[in-house]
Amino acid sequence: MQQDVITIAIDGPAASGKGTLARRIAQRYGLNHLDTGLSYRAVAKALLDAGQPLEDEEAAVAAAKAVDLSKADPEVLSANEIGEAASKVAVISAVRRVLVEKQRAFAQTPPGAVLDGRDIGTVVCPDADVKIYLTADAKVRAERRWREIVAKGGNVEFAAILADIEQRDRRDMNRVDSPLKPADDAHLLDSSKMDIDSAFLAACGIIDNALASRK
Ligand SMILES: Nc1ncnc2c1ncn2[C@@H]1O[C@H](COP(=O)(O)OP(=O)(O)O)[C@@H](O)[C@H]1O
Ligand SMILES: Nc1ccn([C@@H]2O[C@H](COP(=O)(O)OP(=O)(O)O)[C@@H](O)[C@H]2O)c(=O)n1
Repeated sequence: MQQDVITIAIDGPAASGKGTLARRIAQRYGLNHLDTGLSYRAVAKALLDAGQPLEDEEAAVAAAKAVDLSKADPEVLSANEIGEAASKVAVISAVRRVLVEKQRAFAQTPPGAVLDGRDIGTVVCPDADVKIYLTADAKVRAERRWREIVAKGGNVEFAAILADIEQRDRRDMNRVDSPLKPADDAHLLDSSKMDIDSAFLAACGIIDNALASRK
């Protein structure tokens, strides 16, 4: 990694709090932030809007090439069905190649970035200065996501959210290309029993230590 650019990788399963943590870390350390899940969501939404099957590689690659990272709108892309569809287009290697290239270019822009996703520490930025694998018990994650949806006026069963999250985790962990797993040098952080502030403090401890020993 370039010495003048700092890269912090945050990976983990669905609704583990990656985005929340990454945004706060970016603010604290004066870095850019990229939610890489949004790029897979944008590809999935383009196919859904066009009525194309999620397995259509040619259409998915064209949609990936058209993704503008700076224009992916979290409000539009946050729907649960889009997350589910995103994990289906995310198994297509040709789509991943296009998006990973854009994500790497973003990471290399000074002063550096916090990227959150599934393969940041393993594939996108294997030389990241700090890697955190953020996880939490599936029921805890489902409850957080369920509360988020209900708070926005959504009406959905907790059991359906838990089933979606478990199915998506299985798909993400078992795909051939860039499966979700902790990088060998990732710091594991389990936030099952931590509120947002405690998880943030724990992450800052990990980052401060790692940056202090950075040559
Ligand atoms: N440590 C935590 N304790 C309680 N709620 C959390 C915690 N971290 C995140 N959340 C909440 O959980 C939900 C999912 O977090 P988010 O950052 O969107 O996760 P991800 O990016 O991994 O999908 C959000 O509503 C967020 O406010
Ligand atoms: N770096 C990434 C980010 C997301 N994804 C895929 O995109 C889907 C949506 O990611 P997301 O981060 O927006 O999902 P949440 O954890 O926010 O629910 C994931 O389930 C993965 O299949 C990926 O394959 N690689």
